[in-house]
Amino acid sequence: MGTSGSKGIDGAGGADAAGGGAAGGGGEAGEGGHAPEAWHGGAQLYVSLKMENARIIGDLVPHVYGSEPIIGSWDPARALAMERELASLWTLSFVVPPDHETVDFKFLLKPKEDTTPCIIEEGPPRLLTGGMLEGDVRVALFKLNDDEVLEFRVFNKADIVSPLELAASWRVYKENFQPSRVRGIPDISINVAPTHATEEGSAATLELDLEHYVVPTPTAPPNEYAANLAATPASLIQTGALWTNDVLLSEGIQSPSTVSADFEGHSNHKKNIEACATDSARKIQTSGLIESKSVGTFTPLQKPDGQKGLFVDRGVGSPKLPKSSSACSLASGLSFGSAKTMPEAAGAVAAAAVADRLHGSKEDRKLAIALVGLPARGKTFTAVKLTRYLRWLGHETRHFNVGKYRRLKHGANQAADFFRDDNPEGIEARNEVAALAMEDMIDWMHGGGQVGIFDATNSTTKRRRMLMKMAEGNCKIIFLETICNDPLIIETNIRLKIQQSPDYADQPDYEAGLKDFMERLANYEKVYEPVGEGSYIKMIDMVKGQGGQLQVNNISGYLPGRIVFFLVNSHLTPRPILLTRHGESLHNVRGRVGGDTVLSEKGELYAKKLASFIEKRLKSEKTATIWTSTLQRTILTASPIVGFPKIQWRALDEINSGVCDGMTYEEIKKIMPEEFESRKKDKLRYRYPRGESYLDVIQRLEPVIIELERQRAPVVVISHQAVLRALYAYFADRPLREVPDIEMPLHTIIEIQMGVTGVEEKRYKLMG
Ligand SMILES: Nc1ncnc2c1ncn2[C@@H]1O[C@H](COP(=O)(O)OP(=O)(O)O)[C@@H](O)[C@H]1O
Ligand SMILES: O=P(O)(O)OC[C@H]1O[C@@](CO)(OP(=O)(O)O)[C@@H](O)[C@@H]1O
Repeated sequence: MGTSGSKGIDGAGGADAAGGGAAGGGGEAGEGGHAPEAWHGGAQLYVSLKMENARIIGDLVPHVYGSEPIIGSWDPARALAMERELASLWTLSFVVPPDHETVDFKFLLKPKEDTTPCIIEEGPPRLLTGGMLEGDVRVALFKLNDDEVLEFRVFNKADIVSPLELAASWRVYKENFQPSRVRGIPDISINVAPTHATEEGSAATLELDLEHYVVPTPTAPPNEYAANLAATPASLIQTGALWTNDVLLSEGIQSPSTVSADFEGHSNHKKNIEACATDSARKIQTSGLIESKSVGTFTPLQKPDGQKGLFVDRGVGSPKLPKSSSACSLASGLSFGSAKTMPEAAGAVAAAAVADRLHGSKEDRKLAIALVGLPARGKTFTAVKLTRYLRWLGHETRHFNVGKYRRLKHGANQAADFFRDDNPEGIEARNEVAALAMEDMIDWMHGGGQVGIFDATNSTTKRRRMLMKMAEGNCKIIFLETICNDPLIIETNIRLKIQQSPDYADQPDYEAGLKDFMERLANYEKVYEPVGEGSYIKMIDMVKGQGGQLQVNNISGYLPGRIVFFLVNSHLTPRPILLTRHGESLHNVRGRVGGDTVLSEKGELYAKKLASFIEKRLKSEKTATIWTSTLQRTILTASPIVGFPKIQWRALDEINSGVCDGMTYEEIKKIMPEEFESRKKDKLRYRYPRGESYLDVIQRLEPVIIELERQRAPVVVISHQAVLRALYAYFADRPLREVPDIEMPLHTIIEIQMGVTGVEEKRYKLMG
């Protein structure tokens, strides 16, 4: 919306320029204008009219005609055509000279370049006297034929403005809607000399110490041992087969209510959570409670009934899809619609889910990724990362860590002997917890889960055979083996393990911990059999992001394909990713969404400060790239940055607000209350008419995430509120439902540090 779409006459800008826009004025004549006496002081009447009707009316265009020469002196052939501002909104503004105190007018419909057909609105003319609208007619009715009447909503606004004000508003209009300043900039550019000189001592200079600008992170990514964040061992908690409740606390177990919520709908576990939750001091018996689930005698899982767990959503909001009969039968056959089972997915993810549902075998619809590898080879790290990525894309994914089960059932400080290949009790105990975790995972899949990441060493053929047997008829299983031959990396990994793993939390002596871990490793190495069976992906020496190998065998399907692609591009090279919104734009100042306006003065100051920040922060970096959207507010924000290549990405453009582009939230609420409410109800899935939803944005950002994973040098992403919320949610592992409400302030830089321990975050606020 805005002046660009309005018709300015006699040098007047559009509705905005004259003070607020008709829709914002809510149809009140004279609102915000001067007292009627001003009418006699050479002032002019600025009239702004809007009409709204969502129905398509062929080539009929709303016109205005009336008593003034400027609006055709009651000659329909000379009526003024309204401009289409949005799909359903028409607008016109004009100025009535000072000597005309009364204006009569009517709306009419006719083709723009023709006089017939010409349908004049029903009822008497509308009357504007001394800047006031008489009556309160907010609809215009057009009789198309005997039984068809077309109704438009009407918004009128009349302001008495002095010639000076008109001139000023025209200036504002020109300033705000100047043509793009950046269109000449190629998609990839680099400027070596500053485009805006930053004089020493000016407001744009920054403190030497960037720490000065650090602000707290509202919701930092959890800084916890990664395995602790894996799924709660439901079967152990439900049977009370825990080593001790102290362990339960230290492992970050969810509260009983969360556990029961997680497992709602599961068929074969008796909910017996209270037993373990109420008796916190009791040391719980460790054996004899779950024999029925030990290896070889586990009960086959019940087959799920019904068609649970379809991962499809077509978004809410307009345009509404016509309900064809085939669409209806598809929908009912695929169980769309239940808020509980409705997952958070769109686009490619939804298309793949539908295709799998229609063409794939039942088993193929659920996927288990079973990690394989020696200890300290990055299995848990990879499991966490993959879980985060798949969840962000909208797949119901959960990480099951067998170590967590082992610690809960047998205690955290088992010595290396427990892992010996000639210790039958140890082998039995380890197989048992693996089977329990696998069973919980399959159980969870039956409750709607889609991808289970099964994280254990799974380093023998026998163990893997057990898993394959359990997966039969329940899910497809792919082994993901992490192999590392670099002694330096292994050494670092082992050090991290001893420092972070709960297995060594009670071992204050690092050397003693190291000795024990090396023994454990040797025990595993003795029996380790690399994967050669079934479907598998092998990551061999991939951590550096160059060299290495990724081998795949018997892999097909949408999701396995995405997983392979993601893994090929992942690595551990530490580097920062800096995320920031553009400097304040003119639309930000006025609270208007979307658009492609330039920066405000404040925004320009931020651009200079950002350039100075980047110069300091990335001083020691040999290479770095600056990514912007293709909208001028991000390109202008990047323009003072020198020395780094700048790349424009269409995928980084702000959420497309469709027919609401350029409106304020107030205007949307007033003109399209249903749309406003739909968005409020489900901001994640709501799709602006002719625009996008947050889910759509996430889908188009996938290549950006993959590229951010693949890059080995720092990247500065200058983008927009909605886009950055979606990108940030990936790094901070925030659930999709929270994405639309993530705080993303202007003039603040979010630094994401990628590295060997995962993701860390720091924020700098350069100005208010
Ligand atoms: N593909 C990989 N190969 C080797 N090391 C890796 C790999 N991926 C991640 N790492 C590193 O290994 C460290 C320890 O990994 P972790 O996942 O705890 O090992 P595991 O689960 O295999 O015992 C991580 O902190 C990470 O820095
Ligand atoms: O999803 P909501 O909360 O509306 O936020 C997205 C909006 O943020 C805005 C500002 O209101 O981003 P931007 O600053 O990039 O212009 C709008 O353009 C965009 O529609």
